[in-house]
Amino acid sequence: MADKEDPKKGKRSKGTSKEVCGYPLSIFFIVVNEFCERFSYYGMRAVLVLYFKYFLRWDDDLATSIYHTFVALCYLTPILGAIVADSWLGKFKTIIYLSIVYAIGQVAMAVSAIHDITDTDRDGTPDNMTFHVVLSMVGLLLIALGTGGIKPCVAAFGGDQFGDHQEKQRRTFFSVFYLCINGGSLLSTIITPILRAQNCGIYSKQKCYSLAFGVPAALMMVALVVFILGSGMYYKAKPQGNIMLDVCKCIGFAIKNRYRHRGNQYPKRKHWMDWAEEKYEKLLIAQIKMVLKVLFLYIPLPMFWTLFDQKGSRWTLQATTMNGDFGLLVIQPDQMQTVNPILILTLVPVMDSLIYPLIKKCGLNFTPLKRMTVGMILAALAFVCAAVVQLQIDKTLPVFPSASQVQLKLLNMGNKTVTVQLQDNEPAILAPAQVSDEYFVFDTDQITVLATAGSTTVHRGISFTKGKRQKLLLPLDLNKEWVQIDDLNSKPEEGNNAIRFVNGKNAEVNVSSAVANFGIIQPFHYSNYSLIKNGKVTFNLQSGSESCEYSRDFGFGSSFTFLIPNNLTFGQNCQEEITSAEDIKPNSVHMALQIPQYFFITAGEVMFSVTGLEFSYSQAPSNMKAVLQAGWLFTVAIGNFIVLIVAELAKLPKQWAEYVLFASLLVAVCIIFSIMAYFYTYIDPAEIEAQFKKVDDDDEDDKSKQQKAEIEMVKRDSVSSSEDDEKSK
Ligand SMILES: N[C@@H](Cc1ccccc1)C(=O)N[C@@H](Cc1ccccc1)C(=O)O
Repeated sequence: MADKEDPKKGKRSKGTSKEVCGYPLSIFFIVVNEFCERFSYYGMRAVLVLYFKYFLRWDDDLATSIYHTFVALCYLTPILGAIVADSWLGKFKTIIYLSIVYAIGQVAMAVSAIHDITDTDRDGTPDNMTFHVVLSMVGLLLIALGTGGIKPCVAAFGGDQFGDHQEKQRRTFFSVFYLCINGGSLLSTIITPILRAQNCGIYSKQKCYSLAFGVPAALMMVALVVFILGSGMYYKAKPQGNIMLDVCKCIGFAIKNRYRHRGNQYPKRKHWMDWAEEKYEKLLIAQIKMVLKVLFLYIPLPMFWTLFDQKGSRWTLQATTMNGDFGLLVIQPDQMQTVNPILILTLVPVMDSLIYPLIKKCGLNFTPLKRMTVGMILAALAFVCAAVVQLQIDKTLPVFPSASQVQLKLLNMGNKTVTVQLQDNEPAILAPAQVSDEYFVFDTDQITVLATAGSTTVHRGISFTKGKRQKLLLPLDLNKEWVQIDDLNSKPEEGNNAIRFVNGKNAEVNVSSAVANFGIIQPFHYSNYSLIKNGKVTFNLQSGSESCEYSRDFGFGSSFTFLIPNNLTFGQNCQEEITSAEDIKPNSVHMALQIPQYFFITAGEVMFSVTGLEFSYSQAPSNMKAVLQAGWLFTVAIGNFIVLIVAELAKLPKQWAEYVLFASLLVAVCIIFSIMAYFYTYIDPAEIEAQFKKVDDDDEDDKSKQQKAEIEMVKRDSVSSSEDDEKSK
């Protein structure tokens, strides 16, 4: 197509950019911009909670709530961006200005993560934490404003580049746009955690959060430059005044006017917005009707996002109780989330080039709203899968003591067999350096213990704290102190293994390994727990000049207490001599079992989100495209709030039951949505607008014809009256 300029505006007109394979060339700059921007956003988000926890030293609760508040804010600010774009600056300028704000925010985050800035004593930890907290909060606010503000504009601006003859290409554009989002986010969620794990610093080496934030900052600058480079090729629709204010005033007037004319004597009007006709243009009223129709349809949508956004929270927590060993690859629980963009990159092309055309060939009219309904059903199915997986996991999870119970294991540190009778239980016989296999469970906090070793018999009453798991360490000489130690009362977090050593020897033992240092353990004492990732670990045990090695393979989420026996001989290795107590079994349900739920939620996302993005654009009047995109994103924000509310209110004792509850809620909402969708009639906003403009033009023509006729009549009157005058004379 020829490269035309819009003669009226002196700018490029719609659908006239240079074309490549039927697509406007300007689209290339927009999709590359989106790729870099999403890399920047998801890359920063991937390490944010860890930055809060390990750099700013916030506790888990504070870190999680600030994280969710930030995400919710990112989906509330699109309203602001859309208003600015549609009514004041236009989409192009809004994207440029807010991208600058966004890039400044990312740079602020990167600077806030340089520990050397306030590390005056050079010990590796920042000395003025307030500086880092304030700078990072300012950074996050700017990022939320930037990413949210430009979000509704970029998609709508892309859609604007297509002419009316490029309807099919525009639909494909939204799919490609979605692919770019996921390409960018996939790369960044893999890369930034790797960058974070590096050590960097001027005076002392620490985890490199500044690099993990710095690279997204650089990508945001690239996004901005790429977008500016395309400047000459874009079609830039002009903002049409403060449209949002006009819309609000018009709706307000319609309501007031309807209320004033509420009696039976006033004839009814077709639509309540028609009560604004006395004061407002028919075109504006028609446009508001179009927007309200779509917004009404949006009411049930947040429920989809409520389920969708639990990938990052509940499903990741579920993965922490699973086994991530994929042979060549060991997947960490939070890395399971990358399955989503990977599946998007495969499913979008498959849907577009295979499934949808096949459905069409079968003669079925798979309308956007039908696709969205199917998307919801798939998301509900994903949660049913999650519930089934949870039931499997629950079977393998340890049963921790209730608030009124005590659980107890016995550990014989001596070198004689001990017989122990706990309350009225059968006596337990423990060989030297043996640990009882299972926990004894009591519903009391006072237990009588009768222990016999050789000729020594000791009878003691022992107090316990209810709700705890403990170990009772029986010493070499039963008459000496019996040590009670707390075991873990929950699974170790993030698939780690919690390991500790008990020293049954009469001498100090130093235990170390490449991944954790247990320090010097006093005789008949124990070390703290150390968290160890999965894989093989070799422990080095040293007592005086003697040492030996003990190796062990760890899975995910286990807890072990290793006993250094009293009679340990430090040979070449102590492999056979160390006793281990498996307090919490490693996760046995494989993470691959989460793939079906990821598949269903992602297929649901493709049908729901990709289609919804395009539907929001196609059903919006020309001057409110960005506003409807913002409305779409607002449903995401509401969905996130529902997660917090439902999880707080429902507080179901079983996780699988919560998954089923969410699936049922979505099915109920989906039924309501399908009824609403059934009554929705698709419109072509451009056609409707054109009709009103035509009516206006016709009215204008009629008016001028009438004026001409009136002038003619006046002229004729004056001529005839002068003729009459003449005659009368
Ligand atoms: N599939 C997501 C991207 C993603 C990447 C890595 C982990 C989780 C998710 C996606 O395409 N997001 C889009 C659309 C969207 C989805 C949900 C809420 C708002 C928008 C995006 O624009 O980020």
